Amino acid sequence: MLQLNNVSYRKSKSDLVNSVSATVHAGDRLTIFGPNGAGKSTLMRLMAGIIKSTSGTIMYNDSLQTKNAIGYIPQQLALFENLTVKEHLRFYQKMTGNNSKSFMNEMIETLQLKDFWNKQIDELSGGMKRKVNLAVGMIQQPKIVFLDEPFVGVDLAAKHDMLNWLNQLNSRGITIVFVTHDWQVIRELASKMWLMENGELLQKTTVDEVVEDRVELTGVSTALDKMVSFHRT
Ligand SMILES: Nc1ncnc2c1ncn2[C@@H]1O[C@H](COP(=O)(O)OP(=O)(O)OP(=O)(O)O)[C@@H](O)[C@H]1O
Repeated sequence: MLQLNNVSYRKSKSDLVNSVSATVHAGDRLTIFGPNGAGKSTLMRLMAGIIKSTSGTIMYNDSLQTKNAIGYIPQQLALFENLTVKEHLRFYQKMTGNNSKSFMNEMIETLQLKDFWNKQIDELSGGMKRKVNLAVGMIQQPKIVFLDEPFVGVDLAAKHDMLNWLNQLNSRGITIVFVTHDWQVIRELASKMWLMENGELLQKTTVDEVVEDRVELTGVSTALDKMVSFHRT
C-alpha cells in the first residue's frame, strides 16, 4: 500500500529520519515505538505527505492516490475554540465532501459525542477535545490514518471509546499507523511494531514478539532496551 525506499529527512544538518526502507500493508495496525526524539513523528509526517523527504522515495498504491485517502491526526489539537462540536463536524464534513450520514452517526454513537454535541471547544476537557480531534481527522473516511499520540490526557473510559471505534474501522479495512508511549493502547490497537531510535528504523517486529520476548534487540540504546523490557510478559 505504501513503500518507503531509503527515505531520509535532514534538517539543521542532522538526519531526523535516516535511510528508512519499509512497507505498510493494507489493513495493518502498526505502531512506531521508540524514545523521545527518535524521529517517529517525523517519519509519520513523511508517510502522510505533510513533509517531503530530503532523499529516497515513498510509493503509494492507487488506492492512496484518491482524494481524502490519507488521514493525519496531529499531536497538537487543531480545533477552533469558539465552535461547537456539532459545528466542527459539519464544517469538516462539508470541506471533505463526505456526507455519509451513517458514518457520522456511527462516529457520534461510538465516541459518545452526543454528551457534548452543542458545547464549544473551549468548554471541553482535554480528553473530550482529543475525541473531537479524532472525529475531525476521521470524517473524510481515509483509507489509511496516521495518529500522533492521539490518547494524551484521555481517561480510561474515553480511551475505550476511541480504541473501540478505531478497531471497528480497522476491521472494515482502514489501515492504522500510530505513535504512542501508552503500552495499553499498543496492546489493544497494534499488531505490527517498528522500533525506532536516532532517526533509524532498527527493527520491524510484532507486539506479540516483543511482549513474549521473542525478538532479539541488537544495537539499541539502554533506554530503548528498558522501554521494551518493561513490557515483556
Ligand atoms: N523542525 C525541526 N527542526 C529541527 N529539528 C527538529 C524539527 N522537528 C523535530 N526536530 C528534532 O528531530 C528529532 C525527532 O523529532 P520527532 O518529533 O520526530 O521525534 P519523536 O520520536 O516523535 O519524539 P517524541 O516521542 O518526543 O514525540 C528530535 O531530536 C527533534 O528535536
